[in-house]
Amino acid sequence: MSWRWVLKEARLKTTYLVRALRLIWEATGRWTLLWLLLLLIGGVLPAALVYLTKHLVDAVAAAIGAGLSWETVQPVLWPALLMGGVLLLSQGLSGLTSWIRTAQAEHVLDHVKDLIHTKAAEVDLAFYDNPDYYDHLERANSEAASRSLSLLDNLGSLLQNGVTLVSIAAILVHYSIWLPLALLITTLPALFVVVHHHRREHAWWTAHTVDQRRAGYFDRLLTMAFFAPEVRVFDLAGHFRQRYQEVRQRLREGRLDLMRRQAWASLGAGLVGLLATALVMVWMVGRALRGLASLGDLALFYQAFNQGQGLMRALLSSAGQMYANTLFLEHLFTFLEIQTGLPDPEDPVPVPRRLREGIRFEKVTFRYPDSERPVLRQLDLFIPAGKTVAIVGANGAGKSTLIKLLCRFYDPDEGRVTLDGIDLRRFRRRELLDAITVLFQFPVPYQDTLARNIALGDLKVPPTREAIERAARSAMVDEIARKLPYGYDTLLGKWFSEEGAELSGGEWQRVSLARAFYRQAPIVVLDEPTSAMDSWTEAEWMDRFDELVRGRTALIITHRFTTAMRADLIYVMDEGRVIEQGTHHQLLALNGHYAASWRRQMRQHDEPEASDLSAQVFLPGADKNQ
Ligand SMILES: Nc1ncnc2c1ncn2[C@@H]1O[C@H](COP(=O)(O)OP(=O)(O)OP(=O)(O)O)[C@@H](O)[C@H]1O
Repeated sequence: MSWRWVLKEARLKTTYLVRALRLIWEATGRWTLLWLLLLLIGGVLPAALVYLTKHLVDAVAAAIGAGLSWETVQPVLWPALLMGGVLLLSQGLSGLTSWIRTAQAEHVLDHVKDLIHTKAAEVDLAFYDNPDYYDHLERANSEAASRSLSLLDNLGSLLQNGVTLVSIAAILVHYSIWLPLALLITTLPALFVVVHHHRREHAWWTAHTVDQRRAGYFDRLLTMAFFAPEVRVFDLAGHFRQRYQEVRQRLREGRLDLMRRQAWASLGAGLVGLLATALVMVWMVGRALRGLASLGDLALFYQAFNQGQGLMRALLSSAGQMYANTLFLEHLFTFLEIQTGLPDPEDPVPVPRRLREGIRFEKVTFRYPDSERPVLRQLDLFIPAGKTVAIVGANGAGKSTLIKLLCRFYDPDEGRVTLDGIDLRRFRRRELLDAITVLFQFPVPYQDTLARNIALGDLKVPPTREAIERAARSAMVDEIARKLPYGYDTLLGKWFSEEGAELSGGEWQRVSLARAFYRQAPIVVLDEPTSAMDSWTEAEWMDRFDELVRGRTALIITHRFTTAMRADLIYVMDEGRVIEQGTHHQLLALNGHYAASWRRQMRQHDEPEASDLSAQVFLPGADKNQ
């Protein structure tokens, strides 16, 4: 630990300290001013008590044996009354302070959470592919708010104890100039213990974030509804409970080991302090015996030195904890500093509100972050404006990845994606996303009313019942609404109310589809829109589909022939490339993968009508070895 390192650390930690204080100020400006005022008042009260004790003891000593009269009682009465007043004030202050502290805690927590939520919602999707991101998030999320507050506490006690200590030192200097110095020296071992412990604790905590997240994961597996059926069917509870306990045991033992070491070190530091108090007390009693100090002096001295030592320890421990808290807050600031790798251009071009030419993938090669294997390889694909294009292909062919590039969640490694010939990188990301509506492969079921589940598709327009119902009809959700007890106002999901209605997988999919159609965007992207629909619903919905996307450009990813065959153009993908393209009839005539897969399903079902095959999965990749 060189001096240069210490100075660098001190500078860095001071920067974080200032940032943390600014954060607290932003969250609780007025409360913090009030809190500071109370701290200062609270700071001088102990010294006032010590001082009044001396007067009271001396007055009582002088009054002993002098009889009971106003003249003899008066000198005792004043310090006694003042002491009562000071004690009352301390009581009042402590109640007021804890009220203000609660207000601060609530505001800081909400403010820090808001910062974390804002950042988490804006980081690139690529961050979610990286476990480091989750570590940062976990560290910021689990500790930031409490650490900010405890930093404030540390600062408060530093300030308050500092004020008290200065006033007590002023009393001690009166007896000897060396006494305040003795206070300082005897508490230095405690400072060492505190700083050392916090450094170890922080290093341990950082090294075990993954274990903490793992424990949280097993906890969720055991307690959340989503996992509950599978956990029961496969009888996984015992297994996950054991794994949870194993992780917790590692964490518990590590923490207890830390605390055991700290307890021993604190004991050593405490012994040094006690020894020092004993020595100075011997010195003071010697003075009293030589007639150089009164009984009141002895009482004052004992209180002052004892309190001074306690204060000094508290002061140093606050400084040590401040250090520890800034170590932890570093994670919050590191998280908040995460920068997007997909910045908006400096001179953005407006996104066309109506496509004239279309969407083009030009020689696109793409690998996911930290992956060597290209998911898309020199892919060329054109989606003409106003047309419906279907993409079919084996699992893992790269179909959903196309959507992620179109939404610019990632940029291609090579090649480009264009709208009407303009590279997506030239648009503002928000504006680009506003022009697209997507039904994802695994859409989110929101625990809210049916109406709001749909209206969440576009929060920029004030929701009207008419628009919601129109979108609902487009996804055949009107039928679902009719069956629900409160129609569109029925709460979906049971997280927050027993009255919440549970929908089937296919019904949830339709609700998500309605949400996608609620947004009036020129580009419609649907990833497996009918995968959970029964064949009757699918057939009926497909009949409405052409009307729904009229004037818009639609991209549908599907495993179903019945959906694909209605598209204006079908692309067949395999291993990140387009291997065939054309209309349904052209592809059948081509007699390639598409046709082979189609024929195979025809044979299996011995059914001439494609519409009866809607539940079948289309897997051209599986035909390769035939
Ligand atoms: N976040 C990711 N990080 C790394 N690899 C990924 C990621 N997401 C997908 N992949 C990989 O990219 C490949 C293509 O995935 P993609 O989801 O695009 O396939 P798909 O054609 O939509 O498949 P499916 O029909 O099963 O939905 C897969 O092999 C998958 O393992």
